Amino acid sequence: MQLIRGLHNLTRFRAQFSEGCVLTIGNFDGIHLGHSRVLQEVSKKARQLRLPSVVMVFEPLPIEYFAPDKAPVRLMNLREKLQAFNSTHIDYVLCVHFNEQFANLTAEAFVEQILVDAFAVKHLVVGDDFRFGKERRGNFTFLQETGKTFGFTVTDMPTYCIDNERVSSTRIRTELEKPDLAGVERLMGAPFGFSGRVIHGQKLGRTIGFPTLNLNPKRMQMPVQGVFAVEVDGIADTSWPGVANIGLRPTVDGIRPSIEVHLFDWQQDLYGRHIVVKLRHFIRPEMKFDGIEQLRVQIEKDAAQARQFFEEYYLNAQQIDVLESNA
Ligand SMILES: Cc1cc2nc3c(=O)[nH]c(=O)nc-3n(C[C@H](O)[C@H](O)[C@H](O)COP(=O)(O)O)c2cc1C
Ligand SMILES: Nc1ncnc2c1ncn2[C@@H]1O[C@H](COP(=O)(O)OP(=O)(O)OP(=O)(O)O)[C@@H](O)[C@H]1O
Repeated sequence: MQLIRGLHNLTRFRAQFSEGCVLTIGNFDGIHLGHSRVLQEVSKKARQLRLPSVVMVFEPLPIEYFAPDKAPVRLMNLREKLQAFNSTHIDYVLCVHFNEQFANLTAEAFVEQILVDAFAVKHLVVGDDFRFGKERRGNFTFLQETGKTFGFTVTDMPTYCIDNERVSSTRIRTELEKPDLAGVERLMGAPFGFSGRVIHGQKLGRTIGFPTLNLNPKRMQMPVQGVFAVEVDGIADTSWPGVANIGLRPTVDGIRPSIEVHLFDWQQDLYGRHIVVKLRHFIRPEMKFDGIEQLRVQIEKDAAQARQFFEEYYLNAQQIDVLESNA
């Protein structure tokens, strides 16, 4: 998967995509099973037509540009999205800087200048609720009609539902607020998590017997808060268990969002490493304590609870492995 940023030089794409491409467009925040269906369809069509597959996403998201105060909390920053796209068969992710000029493109101009002139789109895949262009005038019917003029076809993906309800980023946010991690995993097909670089924290944790790694959250708001049993990828051959606090740390700081993980039985320095923190089990909401000692006592309990969770979790996983290998 290759990242292309911006639309500064449209003629550049004309050469790169001279044969055409198969494309989809959307926010793709918190990539879920509805998105996976769309992405699979894009890859399938691209294989059939022997063309590259492209996903167009926006930074900032259109809602963040138009109404930052009303914009919902982000599930994934761009880096996390790219990581998710990396495990699909998509060839290119085109990240468009959503600015005034882009917001003012009419649906007609968007199709003609971007989709046709720059990318020579031969096939588009969009969800049945997809809207685009100035005042959101463009939709599936519009695309189908203009496609006849410009020589591209369009798939209108039927809504993918679980329990008779549309799978959507909005629904994931609601499940995360509870938080219902099993519910989120059912919508996403994978555990919810964060990825990023390990940065230096206040180094207070080690003084209370719980050294923590701090992940750069790269966001102003968190879609989920609390203490969790977590697994960390990117530091050993297998996922490593630990206990994490996600929130504002009202006891010691209380300003910026933070993601902190205490890894069990781990000594090494991890500064600068790129890791993934997967949320496995919710333990409790974040709280403000009257001092570090009270916090330390509570963290001891949290760690014991997380260890207990993982004992059962790994035992179950082992039993499933044995059952599967005997089947
Ligand atoms: C399992 C765990 C639970 C935590 N719970 C809370 C909490 O409820 N409230 C809070 O203010 N901070 C909480 N913290 C954050 C601590 O304040 C923080 O780890 C400590 O200050 C060390 O910070 P440092 O890594 O920047 O040195 C928690 C940390 C861990 C590892
Ligand atoms: N459940 C679904 N079934 C089919 N297509 C979907 C589904 N969810 C999203 N899509 C399509 O995937 C593309 C990207 O979706 P996008 O992220 O913009 O919407 P969303 O997940 O519904 O988010 P939100 O909840 O913010 O509206 C769009 O074409 C959209 O129509």
